[in-house]
Amino acid sequence: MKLALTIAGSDSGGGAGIQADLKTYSAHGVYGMSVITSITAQNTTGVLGIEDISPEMVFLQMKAVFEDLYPDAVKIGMVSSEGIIKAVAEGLKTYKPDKVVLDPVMISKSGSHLLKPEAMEALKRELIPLSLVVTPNLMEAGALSGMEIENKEDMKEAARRILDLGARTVVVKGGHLTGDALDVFYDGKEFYEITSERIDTENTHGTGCTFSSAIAANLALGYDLLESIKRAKHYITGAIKNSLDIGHGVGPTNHFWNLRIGGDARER
Ligand SMILES: Nc1ncnc2c1ncn2[C@@H]1O[C@H](COP(=O)(O)OP(=O)(O)O)[C@@H](O)[C@H]1O
Ligand SMILES: Cc1ncc(COP(=O)(O)OP(=O)(O)O)c(N)n1
Repeated sequence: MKLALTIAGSDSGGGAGIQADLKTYSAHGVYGMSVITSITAQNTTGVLGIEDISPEMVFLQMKAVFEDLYPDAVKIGMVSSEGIIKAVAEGLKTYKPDKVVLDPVMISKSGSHLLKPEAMEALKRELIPLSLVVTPNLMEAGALSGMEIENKEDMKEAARRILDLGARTVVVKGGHLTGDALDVFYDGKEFYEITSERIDTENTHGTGCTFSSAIAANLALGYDLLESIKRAKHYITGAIKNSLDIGHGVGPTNHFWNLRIGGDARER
């Protein structure tokens, strides 16, 4: 059995954060574990409140996981404060996982700050250099690189600048552009354009979380990074195509779409 860890915030509505990550891990047949950094009271319409876990407790969760159930891959999502970021960095330096996917979560689709603006520099300084791959969306890539991104060439320039921050590799996600859903992967040598059709749906809550945890799941399964990104793209495309029209706002991705057991159950 392969093991994967998510270090992220809890979304009570189950669409993003820890809940999306653990569903993604299960859908890949990977044993999922969690280090919870914050609790959000959240649903498909937005974020009602946020309460951070203490940095000491974040580190203790990492200790509990790494000293007993060492993960094959790690995904990092919402880390809202400098204290939490430093605790996660300390955990990574102590336990040295080599497959770390960093989704630099900043603002939810509903507009809530999941990263305190004053913690941005700590995120760049402490976590980017410890990650195998960073997966910003357009807004996050713009904030990290200090430029506006409007097209594919801008995505590539932002990717170059994010590598200059110390990232080993980066995927700039084009989910918020128009046209095909194009993501750009840059490994410092070559650019790879990873594309799918754009799916016409309002229900895209948790897309970034699902994509980054699918990369981590595939890394845990032993695929190389490029193959893991391609497989994650396939997974997120199916999860959006079959996304769920539940709740009163932006519905979540669907993690049952390619599960044999889920398919069988629906057919019975
Ligand atoms: N409407 C869509 N159709 C197809 N793929 C999409 C769509 N929206 C987002 N994606 C894909 O989902 C993944 C997550 O991207 P994005 O939604 O930009 O992340 P975030 O949730 O961090 O803003 C990327 O692979 C992106 O290309
Ligand atoms: C607890 C928590 N973590 C991360 C996010 C952001 O997730 P994302 O996949 O980018 O989805 P949207 O918020 O953009 O729908 C979150 N909302 N909550």
